[in-house]
Amino acid sequence: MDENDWKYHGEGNKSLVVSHVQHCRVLRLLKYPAEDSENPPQTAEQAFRQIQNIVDFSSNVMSSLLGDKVVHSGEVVRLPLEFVRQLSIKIQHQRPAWRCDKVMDIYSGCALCLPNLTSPTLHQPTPPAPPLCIEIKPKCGFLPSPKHVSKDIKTRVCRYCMHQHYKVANGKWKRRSLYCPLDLFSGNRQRMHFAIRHLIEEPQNNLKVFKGGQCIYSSKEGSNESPDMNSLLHHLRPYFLQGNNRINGHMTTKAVLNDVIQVLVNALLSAAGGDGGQVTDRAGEGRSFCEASLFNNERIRHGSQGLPASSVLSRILQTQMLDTLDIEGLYPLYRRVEQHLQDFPEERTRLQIDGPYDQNFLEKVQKCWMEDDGSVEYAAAKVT
Ligand SMILES: O=P(O)(O)O[C@@H]1[C@@H](OP(=O)(O)O)[C@H](OP(=O)(O)O)[C@H](O)[C@H](OP(=O)(O)O)[C@H]1OP(=O)(O)O
Ligand SMILES: Nc1ncnc2c1ncn2[C@@H]1O[C@H](COP(=O)(O)OP(=O)(O)OP(=O)(O)O)[C@@H](O)[C@H]1O
Repeated sequence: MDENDWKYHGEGNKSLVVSHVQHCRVLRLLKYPAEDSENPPQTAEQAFRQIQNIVDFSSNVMSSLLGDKVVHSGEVVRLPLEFVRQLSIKIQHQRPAWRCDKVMDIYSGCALCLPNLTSPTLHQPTPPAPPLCIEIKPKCGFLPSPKHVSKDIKTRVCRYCMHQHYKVANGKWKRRSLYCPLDLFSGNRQRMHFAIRHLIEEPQNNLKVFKGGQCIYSSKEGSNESPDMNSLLHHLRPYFLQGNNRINGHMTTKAVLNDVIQVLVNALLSAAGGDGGQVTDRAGEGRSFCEASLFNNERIRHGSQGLPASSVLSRILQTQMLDTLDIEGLYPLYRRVEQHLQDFPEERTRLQIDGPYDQNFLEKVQKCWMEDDGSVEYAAAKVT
C-alpha cells in the first residue's frame, strides 16, 4: 500500500479519517492521547477487537434500529505498519491544531474501512455535476425525563442550547449558534427550516458540506471568521436552477438558500425504509420544545405534526430515546454495575460489558423501556 494514494479527510474526538484519491473508500483509524504516543494504550489485538466491536454494534444494533439502507458498517482491515507510519507523517500538517492533543494510532495496523459517503459511486457514465454531500450532527432531539434530573432548567432548555453558552464562554466557538435540535426533530416544516438555516449560518461542528468529496464549507474552531456562506451558495446555485424562484433567469442568493433547506427538510422527512404512517409526537409529553429556541413559540401551536414514523429523523429520535435518563439517572446505574463487577469480576462476560454486540445484545437494548427492577442486568443494559 502506498500512502500517496490516501489523503487527509477529517477527524473527530475518537478517530481520524483518510480517503482514497481514486476509489470511493475511507479508512477510519483510532486516535490516542498524545502523551500515550510512546506507549500505545492497547495491544494490536485489543485494537482489532475494539474496531470489530464497532462493526458488530453498527451491523447488529444500529442497522436494526435505523434501517439497513442507511447504515454502513464497513469492515476491519489490517494495514502494513510502515504504510500507517508514513501516512501519519504525511497528513500531520493538515490536521487542525486543536485536534493535535491526540495522535493517530500507528501501532496496531488496524482500521475500519468504509465507503466514502462524501463521494458516492454514481451509476452514471458521466455524472452531470460532482455529487453534493451534507453532513449533519444533529445532537439530542428531546428533553430528559423530569424523573431523573435535579435541576428544573434541564426539563425546559435542551443540552445543546445550554452547551452553547458554555462553549462560547470558554472560547471553543466565537458565536452562539441559534440552531436547536428540538426544532430540527419537530417534524414541523417551518421549525425545521429555521433550524437548518441556523445550522448553515453557524455550522460549528454540526454541519459540513462536501462537493465531489472535498469539504467546501465548515467552521474552524476558535476562529473569529464565519465560514463564507456566499461562496457556499455560489457552489450550490448550479444544482438549483430549475426552481421558480428566479428573477430574470437568475436565482437570488436567498432563493438558493431556501431551495437547499427545502431539499434537506424533504430528505430528513423521507422514508428510511420499513413501516410508515404513524407519527412520533413528543408534544404530549411536553418534551418537544426548548425554551432557548428563538423560533416563535406562537407559531408552534398552529401545527406541530410530529415526525412520520418511517422517516430518517424519526428513526434517529427513537434510537436516541432509548436513553432518556440523563447523566443524573445513568450515573447511579453505572455505579451499580461497577460495584457488582468489583464483587464478581467474572460477570463481565455474561453482562456483555465488552461485547460481543450480537442479536442477544440488541434484545437487551430493546428491553430498555422496562422500569428499573433494581437488577444489575437492567443497569448493564442501560450503561453499555
Ligand atoms: O457531550 P457532547 O454533547 O458535547 O458531545 C461530545 C462531542 O461534542 P460536541 O458537543 O458535539 O461538539 C464531541 O465531539 P467533538 O470532539 O467536539 O467533535 C465527541 O463526539 C464526544 O464523544 P466522545 O467523547 O468522542 O465519545 C461527545 O461526547 P458524548 O456526550 O457523546 O460522550
Ligand atoms: N464513511 C465516511 N465517508 C466519508 N467521510 C467520513 C466517513 N466517516 C467519517 N467521515 C468524516 O470524518 C469525520 C470524523 O469521523 P467521525 O465523526 O466518525 O469521528 P469520531 O472521532 O468518531 O467523532 P466524535 O468526535 O463524534 O467522537 C466526520 O465528521 C466525517 O466528515
